[in-house]
Amino acid sequence: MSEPIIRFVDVTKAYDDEAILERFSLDIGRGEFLTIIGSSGCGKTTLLKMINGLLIPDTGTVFVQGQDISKTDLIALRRNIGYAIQGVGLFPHMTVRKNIAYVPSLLNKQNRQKTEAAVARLVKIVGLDESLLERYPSELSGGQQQRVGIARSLAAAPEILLMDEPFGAVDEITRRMLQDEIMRIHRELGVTIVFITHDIREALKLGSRVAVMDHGGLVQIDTPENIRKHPATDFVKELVSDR
Ligand SMILES: Nc1ncnc2c1ncn2[C@@H]1O[C@H](COP(=O)(O)OP(=O)(O)OP(=O)(O)O)[C@@H](O)[C@H]1O
Repeated sequence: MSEPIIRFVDVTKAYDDEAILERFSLDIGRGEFLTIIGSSGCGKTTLLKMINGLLIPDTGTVFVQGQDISKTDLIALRRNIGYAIQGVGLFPHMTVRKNIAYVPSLLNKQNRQKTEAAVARLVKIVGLDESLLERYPSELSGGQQQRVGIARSLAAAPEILLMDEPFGAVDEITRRMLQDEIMRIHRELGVTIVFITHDIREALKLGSRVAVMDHGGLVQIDTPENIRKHPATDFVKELVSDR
């Protein structure tokens, strides 16, 4: 694995005395595409939110780019981490253009041209038709909204992209197109992606490594090929059967 860009070291997290993650350790390499799959409620979203400081571990340490994030300015940290979630969370009262331009316009306050160039680039990257730019989110299909959400999460040119079931709510054909798009984005931009999914086919297709979680933590983490060929437990075996 390349040098780790994200490290969990001995992290424990509980809600109301119920431990979700116990002494959890994981290294994610720079430029890796890590997919995470596991039973419902096992702590995938909790894990993701500890990377951008939306949640804080009870004990243990999360490092991002070598820095202990409990000692880092979280605003600066989040500027470098894109976050895309199911349901997208677009601003409903802003056009697509404004939604995508939101972050670049904060970064380039004095330079509108730079923002316009950033929007044009992002629209191209996610494969959105430019004719949609003046529409409002409610006037788009689910797949188009998803693309806008991805464009927005890439807008600050982050080195890390966190994706929490981003393609959960779209039909199978659109989902496949979005999967191809995110693989291309990963290849072309070299961004590190941590991607939660409920779909084992998606996890195996996208991930350079796949992490399988169950209640209590990690069950197996390996390349898709090794997960398929050498499932570590019955849980993993069941998950990959017929795939
Ligand atoms: N703020 C909270 N307070 C109390 N319990 C919580 C809180 N947030 C999450 N939980 C519980 O912690 C567990 C892990 O939640 P989390 O959202 O990380 O799971 P997940 O693996 O992402 O689940 P899913 O696959 O269903 O989205 C769940 O049992 C959930 O009910």
